Amino acid sequence: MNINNFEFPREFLIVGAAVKTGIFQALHKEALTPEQLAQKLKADPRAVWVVTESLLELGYLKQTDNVLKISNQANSMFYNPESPDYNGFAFMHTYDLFTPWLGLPDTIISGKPYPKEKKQGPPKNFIRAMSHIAQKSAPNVTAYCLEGLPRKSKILDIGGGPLTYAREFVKRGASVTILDLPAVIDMMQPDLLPGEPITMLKGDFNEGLPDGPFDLIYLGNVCHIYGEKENRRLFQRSAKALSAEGRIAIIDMIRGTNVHAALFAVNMLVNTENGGTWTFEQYKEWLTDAGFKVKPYSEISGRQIITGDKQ
Ligand SMILES: C[S@@+](CC[C@H](N)C(=O)[O-])C[C@H]1O[C@@H](n2cnc3c(N)ncnc32)[C@H](O)[C@@H]1O
Repeated sequence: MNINNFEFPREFLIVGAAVKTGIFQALHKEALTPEQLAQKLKADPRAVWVVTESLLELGYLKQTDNVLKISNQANSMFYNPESPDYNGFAFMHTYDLFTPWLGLPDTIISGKPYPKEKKQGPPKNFIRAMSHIAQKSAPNVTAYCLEGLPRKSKILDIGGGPLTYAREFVKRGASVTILDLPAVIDMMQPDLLPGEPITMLKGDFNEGLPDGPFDLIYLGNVCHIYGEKENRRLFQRSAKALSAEGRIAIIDMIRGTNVHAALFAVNMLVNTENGGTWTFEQYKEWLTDAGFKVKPYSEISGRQIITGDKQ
């Protein structure tokens, strides 16, 4: 993106505010005049008029005789899971992250993340966004991780609450135990279908892991949430919970290999105590110290994967 394009952040913030205040939801259900819309939302008529005028210009709404409707573009983005433009909750998750990012100047001075209690947005947006984002890469990533392991592998998916990877492992004959934080398990457990070979456990991996032995421990985008101490401990506990021929697989952005990994570390800086992105050499050292034989990392469907075998 051209950093001199000042329209872009304005569009992003206008669309986010329209989702948040229910403008799209109301106009998705029925066509309304700006005045009716303001009434329905119990919002200020002038503000609604100004914002809907800009949404019209941007193509998110359409208007016939003073009556507003959601456009095909906005419908595809927010309400049509079959559309390639559908973004699930990823857009709103990024919108929710704006507040901590605006605290970056304070974080640079203090070294502290944005205060948790001031954060915006329900974890629902985050978890649904993760679930949606993973859909494209999950088939190839899970096939890669399972290469050479027994067909009926037992897998521990740490931080796997969004369920996408677990379901792909199951399609390949595995049974999966998911360990995730209690709020996430409470939210996602009702999504489990009867008979799916997936067990969901509430817990904190910093406190311990379920008893194995597992054939594969899968760490999908969790290592960036914590620092060296926690990751080393997690790899050591993983080594203990794996069978003698077991494997660990880490999906994460590898620092030093692309610009996204460097920018994502800033996201972790404003959102976590000691999270960040780590180099391949750091992962290799931490994994080797925990007893794994580490392979060169691979890029599968846009994801970077590091694997280590116990033998
Ligand atoms: C960035 S999401 C990744 C989700 C999924 N594995 C993926 O790759 O799409 C991180 C997940 O780890 C979980 N998580 C974070 N800290 C955790 C902890 N200490 N113990 C267990 N789960 C944790 C979060 O609740 C969330 O589901």
